Amino acid sequence: MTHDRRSLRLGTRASELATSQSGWVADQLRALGHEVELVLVSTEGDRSSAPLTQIGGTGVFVSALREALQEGRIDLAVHSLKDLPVGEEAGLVVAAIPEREDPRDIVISRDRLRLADLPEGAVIGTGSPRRAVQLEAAAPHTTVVGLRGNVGRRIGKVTDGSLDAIVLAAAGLRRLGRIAEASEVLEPAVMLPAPGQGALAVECRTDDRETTRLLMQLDHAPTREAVTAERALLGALEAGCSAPIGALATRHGDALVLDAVIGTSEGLLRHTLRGTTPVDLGHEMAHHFLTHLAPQDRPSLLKTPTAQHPGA
Ligand SMILES: NCc1[nH]cc(CCC(=O)O)c1CC(=O)O
Repeated sequence: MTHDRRSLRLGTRASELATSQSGWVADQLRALGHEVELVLVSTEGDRSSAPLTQIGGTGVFVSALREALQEGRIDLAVHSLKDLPVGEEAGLVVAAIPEREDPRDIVISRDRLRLADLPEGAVIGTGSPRRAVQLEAAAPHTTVVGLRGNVGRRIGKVTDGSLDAIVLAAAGLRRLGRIAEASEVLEPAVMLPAPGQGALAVECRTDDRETTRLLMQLDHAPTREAVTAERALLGALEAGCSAPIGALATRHGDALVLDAVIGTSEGLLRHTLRGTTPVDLGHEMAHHFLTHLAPQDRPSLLKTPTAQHPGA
């Protein structure tokens, strides 16, 4: 056990969602007896309002925090796991994946209408190709348009009447204390979440053994197992940031069950697999998709140097 009381510098983006996540991790560490100081780090994703698919995917939220870690300006960083590119980052380790929040997506709509009750031609905003393709299948009578910005701004588009509905992660809304504004929870049968949705990743320098050891106390094994399977699928597909892929792993007794969906030019391809080893399960799912995808759908999955991240 650590006996000295270091003050840990926790790097966070300034957004309300980021500070709520970072604040939660800071509280967990304080409960273990450590001093924690929040250090604000600004990222390209926060400064620009261009579509994420144009500025390099959700990884833009991550790179500035990683730089601050590598330069020793902070000791740990908290990321939304779904925004973290698949693959190892030199010199850094995800020392903790705490227990996952609700992984599902929710709808916020005018008059609290459910998706099925929205009128013909209703306009739903989302910047996520994954949400768009699943909405097309679940609510074919609606129209999906692009949308970005922080959670508050997105909700404002419904409140001010410029959109009929939006889709958001339940986890983010809960962390902001605004879950009561949801008009419908989308079950995984209707809308599979992004790989890793609802989970946090707490990262530190590999050579900082003390911080690594102390962060490991926040790790939640069942969450790590599930998100490992989901992200192995993404990694094996070398999914580009515009790849519309949803995945959710859940444990059923001895078996880990992976549900996944991919949007193709002919509609959704959805599959369920059971296994025991998370990485193998993700890879098997990738193999299934690759053997069932039409040739014209495969190029959209190819990784590009700047865009190797899942969309929201
Ligand atoms: N892409 C943005 C993003 N990244 C993480 C969350 C919150 C949910 C989570 O922690 O997985 C959100 C907002 C959203 O998708 O509604």
